[in-house]
Amino acid sequence: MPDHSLQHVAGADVPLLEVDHVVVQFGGVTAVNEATFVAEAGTVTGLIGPNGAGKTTCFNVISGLQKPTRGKVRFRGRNVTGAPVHRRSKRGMGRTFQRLEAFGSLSVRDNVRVAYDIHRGLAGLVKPGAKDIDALLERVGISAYADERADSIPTGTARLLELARCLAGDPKLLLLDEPSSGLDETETDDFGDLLRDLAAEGRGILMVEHDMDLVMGVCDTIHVLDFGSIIASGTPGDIRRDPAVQRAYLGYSDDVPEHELVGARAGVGAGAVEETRTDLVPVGAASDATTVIPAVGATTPEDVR
Ligand SMILES: Nc1ncnc2c1ncn2[C@@H]1O[C@H](COP(=O)(O)OP(=O)(O)OP(=O)(O)O)[C@@H](O)[C@H]1O
Repeated sequence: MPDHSLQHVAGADVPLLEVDHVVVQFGGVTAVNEATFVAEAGTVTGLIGPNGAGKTTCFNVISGLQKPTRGKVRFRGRNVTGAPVHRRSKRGMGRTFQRLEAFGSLSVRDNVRVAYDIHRGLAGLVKPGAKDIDALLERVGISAYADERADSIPTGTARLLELARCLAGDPKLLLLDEPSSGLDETETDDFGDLLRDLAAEGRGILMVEHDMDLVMGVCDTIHVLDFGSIIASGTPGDIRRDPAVQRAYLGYSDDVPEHELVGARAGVGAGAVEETRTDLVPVGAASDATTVIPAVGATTPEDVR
């Protein structure tokens, strides 16, 4: 069994974010079950798992939208489990959502201006200059859309606008919920480079993401949730090789005969699994390179907001 105890980076006193034995129950459903993991400053951390595994619920607990049934969340060494969203935000936590939150009737530039105002300029103390806003648009790669209405831009661009709005708050921790959906391959590559740059500045990034190429390519550490529990934590290489992860994602494991597992979780024939042996493809997630394996009993839950 892998060790899921809280790990500290050498030299750092406390991790940027600690999720400590968090449990979330919705009536009879245990959405998160004793989840314990950390996200460190200066690194990109992935939180992955099949549909309904509890990723969004975890994000909601971390950002303050969902009170946990048990357990603690510590951010920059302080227990924030009971703190409201705005206090976590003031302390340096920023989040983007699966559902886009920009003001549709405003231009892309004005959306970023409003985000700056909310985060920094409400008291009139700090006003962002046009240069700051344009630099941010440039940084996330959406300058060409600066004067477009936010409701007229492509979905992938709108996700990058969400990221720009989040960065306007200069967060120490970025929580990104499926940030690459809607991006094409080149945009996804550029986005991965941007994540690495943001981490190199010392920010921590925790991302829920279904694009396994992106996750495996940019994450320093990956935590895998399945049925609410963390079943593996480690580097991309560790995660790829982990038999429990292979079982959760693919319905097979190298150390267990395929015929015992394939039908149990994935509900597909061994031939289809054979095509995906070397790649992790989340159940229910589309990929043009591999067979999509539907999860037995998978749900498409609404975010808790
Ligand atoms: N408000 C709620 N009431 C009851 N059950 C819920 C609620 N929110 C989530 N759940 C259940 O909790 C479990 C975890 O859901 P969650 O949305 O966190 O998973 P997820 O990993 O984010 O899934 P996806 O990848 O599909 O977004 C699911 O079984 C879901 O049906």
